[in-house]
Amino acid sequence: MARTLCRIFKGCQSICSLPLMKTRLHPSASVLLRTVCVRRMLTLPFRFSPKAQDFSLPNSSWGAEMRQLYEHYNSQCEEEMKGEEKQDWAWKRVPSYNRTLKHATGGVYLSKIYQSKARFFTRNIKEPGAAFEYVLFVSKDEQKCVCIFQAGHLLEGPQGSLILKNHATAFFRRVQEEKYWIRYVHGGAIATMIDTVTVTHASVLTLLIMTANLNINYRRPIPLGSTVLIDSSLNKTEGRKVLISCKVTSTDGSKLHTEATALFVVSRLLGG
Ligand SMILES: CCCCCCCCCC(=O)SCCNC(=O)CCNC(=O)[C@H](O)C(C)(C)COP(=O)(O)OP(=O)(O)OC[C@H]1O[C@@H](n2cnc3c(N)ncnc32)[C@H](O)[C@@H]1OP(=O)(O)O
Repeated sequence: MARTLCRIFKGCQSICSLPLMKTRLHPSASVLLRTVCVRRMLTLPFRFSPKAQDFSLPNSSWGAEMRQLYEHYNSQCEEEMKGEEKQDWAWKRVPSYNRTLKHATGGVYLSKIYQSKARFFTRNIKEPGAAFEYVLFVSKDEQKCVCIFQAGHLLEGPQGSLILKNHATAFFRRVQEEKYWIRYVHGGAIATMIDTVTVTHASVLTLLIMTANLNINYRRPIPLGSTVLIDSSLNKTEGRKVLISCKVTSTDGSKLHTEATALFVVSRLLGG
C-alpha cells in the first residue's frame, strides 16, 4: 500500500513539474491536468486515513431517551484534575468500530485475505438505528459497565398481542390488523448484546478472552424500538476465569427484562 501510494505521489509530482512548453497538451488542458493532480494528492491522505469511525456516538436515529441517558453517563466521564496531575477517568465511554481489529490491542490474524471482508457482528449494518444501536460506559474503579441499547427494527423476534383477555371477543376480528400486535426483540439479539457488554467489561480487566459460558434467563420481553439499560458487574476472578453478572432493565430500572451470568477464560497466550 505504502509503495503504491509513493508511486502515485511521484507520478503526480512529475506530471506537475512538467513545464507547459514541453508537454504536447494544449496549455489550458495542461493547467487543468495539473489542478486535478494537485487536488488528488491533497485528498489522498484523507482517503487512506487510518482513523476509524466510532459508532457509539449520537446519531439521528437515537430517540430522546437514548440521548438523555447518553448525556447523563457522558457527563460522568469528565476528566478529574487534582492539583497539576491528571487522574484516571472515573467512567469512560468505550468507542465502537465496525471491525474487531480496531477494537483489539492484540491478537493473531491468520488469513488477511479471508478476513478482509469480516465485519464486527453488531456494527455491520450501515443504516443508523436499524439494528444494534448502543453505547457503553465502563468504570474500572467501580468494576461496572453500563450499556444504553436501542433495539432497531431488524432485530424483530416474537410478536405479542396487545389485547386484554376481557376484550378478546370484541376485538377478535381487529386482532388480525397489524396495529394490535406488538413486536419484541429476538432473544438471540439480546444474547448478542449481553455477550458484547460482558466481554467488553471483562476485556477491560484482561486482554485476550473468550466467552466460555453464557447463562441467560429471559424474564420479560423487550419491545422493539425501545431503549433499555444493560448493567454488568464483576462477580469474581479466579486464575484465568472472569465471572460477570448482567441485568437488562427498563431505563428507570423498574422492569427486569433479562438476567445473565457470563464466564470468560483468558487466552493461554496471555494467561499461561
Ligand atoms: C472490546 C470488544 C471486543 C469484541 C470481541 C467480541 C467477542 C465476543 C465474545 C465471543 O463471542 S467469543 C466466541 C464464543 N466463544 C468461543 O468460541 C469459545 C470456544 N471455547 C474455547 O475456545 C475454549 O473452550 C476456552 C478458551 C473457553 C477455554 O479453553 P482453555 O483450554 O483455554 O481452558 P481450559 O479448558 O483449560 O479451562 C480453564 C478453566 O475454565 C473452565 N472452563 C472452561 N470452559 C468452561 C465452560 N464452558 N464452563 C465452565 N467452566 C469452563 C475450566 O473448567 C477451567 O477451570 P479451572 O481452572 O478451575 O480448572
